[in-house]
Amino acid sequence: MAKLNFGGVEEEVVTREEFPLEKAREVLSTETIAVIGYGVQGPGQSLNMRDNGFNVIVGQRKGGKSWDKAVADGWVPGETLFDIEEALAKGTIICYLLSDAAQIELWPTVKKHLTAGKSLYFSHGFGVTYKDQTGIVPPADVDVYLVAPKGSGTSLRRLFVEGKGLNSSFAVFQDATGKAREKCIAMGIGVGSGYLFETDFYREVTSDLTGERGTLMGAIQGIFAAQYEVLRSNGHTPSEAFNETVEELTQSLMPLVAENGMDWMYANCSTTAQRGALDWWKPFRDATKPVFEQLYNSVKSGEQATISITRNSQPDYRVKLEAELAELRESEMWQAGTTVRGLRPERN
Ligand SMILES: NC(=O)C1=CN([C@@H]2O[C@H](COP(=O)(O)OP(=O)(O)OC[C@H]3O[C@@H](n4cnc5c(N)ncnc54)[C@H](O)[C@@H]3O)[C@@H](O)[C@H]2O)C=CC1
Ligand SMILES: CC(=O)[C@](C)(O)C(=O)O
Ligand SMILES: [Mg+2]
Ligand SMILES: [Mg+2]
Repeated sequence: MAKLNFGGVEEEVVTREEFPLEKAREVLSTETIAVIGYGVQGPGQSLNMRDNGFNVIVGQRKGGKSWDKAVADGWVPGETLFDIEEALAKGTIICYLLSDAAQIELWPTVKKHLTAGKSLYFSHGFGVTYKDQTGIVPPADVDVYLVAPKGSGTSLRRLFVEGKGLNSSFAVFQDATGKAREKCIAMGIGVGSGYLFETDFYREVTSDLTGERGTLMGAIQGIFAAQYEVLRSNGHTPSEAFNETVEELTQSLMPLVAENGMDWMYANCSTTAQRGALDWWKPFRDATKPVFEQLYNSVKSGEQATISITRNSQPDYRVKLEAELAELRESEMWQAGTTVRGLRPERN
């Protein structure tokens, strides 16, 4: 592992140079990797592993959208695509990539197929960490580890195809064979990770749940909405409000942040903008920090897991979810966004 300095703190990371694809293939050469679930992570991880030359099969409920997508992606029924129980029986590394709530329901079936020496692989620390709520307690004689790509399965695949990679965290929860760590890292390389940083199941799930509820998804929409509403109520048009809230951020400024950091983005804006942004970021931090504290405590106590599980297991959850997504989509701000995006020169 390479020791690197992250802002003054030394951490160890696994890079592709020190754990090349060849080595990953060697470590997993006798394994049958069964990817269970073909939603968002399932396709990204299984296709990357297939293209990387691993022995991969997919297990998915027959019929339905995900099954058809798997067939369209080149998985062959009866050869590399099976119903879930068949894939569980054939697999020696079981990649449990159903939604976290669905993992609870299928657990008794999965457990039955976890014979000694097999591996149970997750992409989230959820099921194991919140075992009091999920009932997921792996048998003692299997390896249990996770690789959690830090991004959507869609990006994992897109970046892989472009020859890039997302970074992932990895963690070993249980090492029954003495080889769990090596297998875990090999899986991380196989699914297309850029570099791998080590964590444990608890830290993975608590940071992940905080991030997606916070700056990655929840907080950002909240801040967008607040600014948009203030601009609109002060007489600005939808296009002006959208451009100054979202479009400029995603098209111009965030790519600069991604490239070289916040100070560099600031340095490439006007002195007027810099002055204002430097004066205002701390008040925004101070205003939102209590909400982040509240969020973290709610994650830590298990309350967010409870909400996720109970809401996701309601029979009409999909319908309600669609209505909530429609509320976002049909809001004036995101409707204005559809029109603004349509005007991007490259879309014509
Ligand atoms: N969505 C993402 O990009 C990311 C997901 N993860 C983690 O990866 C894991 C998989 O997540 P997603 O790919 O988002 O899952 P998902 O919500 O897309 O569902 C995956 C599959 O589960 C199947 N499924 C749902 N309920 C089922 C049931 N009762 N019985 C059998 N199959 C059922 C669906 O057909 C679907 O193919 C989770 O642990 C998640 O936290 C980690 C990083 C990012
Ligand atoms: C994409 C990702 O890493 C998330 C936001 O944590 C998730 O989809 O659960
Ligand atoms: Mg995440
Ligand atoms: Mg997540």
